[in-house]
Amino acid sequence: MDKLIIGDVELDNRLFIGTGKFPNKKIIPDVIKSSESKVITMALRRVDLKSKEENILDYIPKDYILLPNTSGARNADEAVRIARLAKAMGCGNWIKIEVISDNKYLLPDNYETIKATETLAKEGFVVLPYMSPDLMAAKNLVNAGAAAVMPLGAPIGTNRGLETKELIRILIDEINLPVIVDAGIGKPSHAAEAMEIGADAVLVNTAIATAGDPINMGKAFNLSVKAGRIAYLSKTAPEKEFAEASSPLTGFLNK
Ligand SMILES: CC(=O)[C@@H](O)[C@H](O)COP(=O)(O)O
Repeated sequence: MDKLIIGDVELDNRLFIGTGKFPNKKIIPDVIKSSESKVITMALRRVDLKSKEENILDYIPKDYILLPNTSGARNADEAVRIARLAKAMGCGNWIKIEVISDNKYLLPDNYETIKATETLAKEGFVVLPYMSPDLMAAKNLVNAGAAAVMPLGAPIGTNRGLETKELIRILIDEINLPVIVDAGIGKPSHAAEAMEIGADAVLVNTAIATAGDPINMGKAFNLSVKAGRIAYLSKTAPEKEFAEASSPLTGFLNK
């Protein structure tokens, strides 16, 4: 499989997974294995190195890329503070910026996200900003030093799939950075759809964590992301308005 390059890291798997909402944390290592994901995101507020109680980091094997996210940040300053804290705690220099001040739809604040991206990219972070799929905002994120853009497919946790498909398609066409579809992906077929239109990767949490069998669902998402990528690279056949016989009738009609 062709590699995805983010920052100076080459990834051979294009499924990123989250660690929230699992019925119990003990199955997380098995989900990481079945999904073959190499990039694992977790909310920094769920990491407490001083606590004697179990810590989400205890369930993420050491040789994976941690993608701490700034979930809970309501503006750029809070996101920057959380990112610096994550780095100081030894979570590496990758950061997923999530700035959300709307509790009903959990939509990202693109303006504050761009500000946080600029500050953190200058400090050497590999910044992956979660965003509403808007072309101008994406261009500003490129200029701010983002390492990828993460447009939402649908609001977080809704499992509704690629509601923003046409807007994401514009980013794929116009933005010269990896496009990672994040949030709202509810089924493996949604993930395959994102990959078929040329997304570079997808991030899935709720659909795996709240499935009846999260371990097998991780496997299903892994397969669908791979299938979607192969389909994209194979150039999907064009859609047609009218029917076209699969076996040409020319010879038959001439007799
Ligand atoms: C875990 C995480 O980063 C989420 O905020 C993310 O956006 C995933 O969304 P879903 O839970 O809808 O997959």
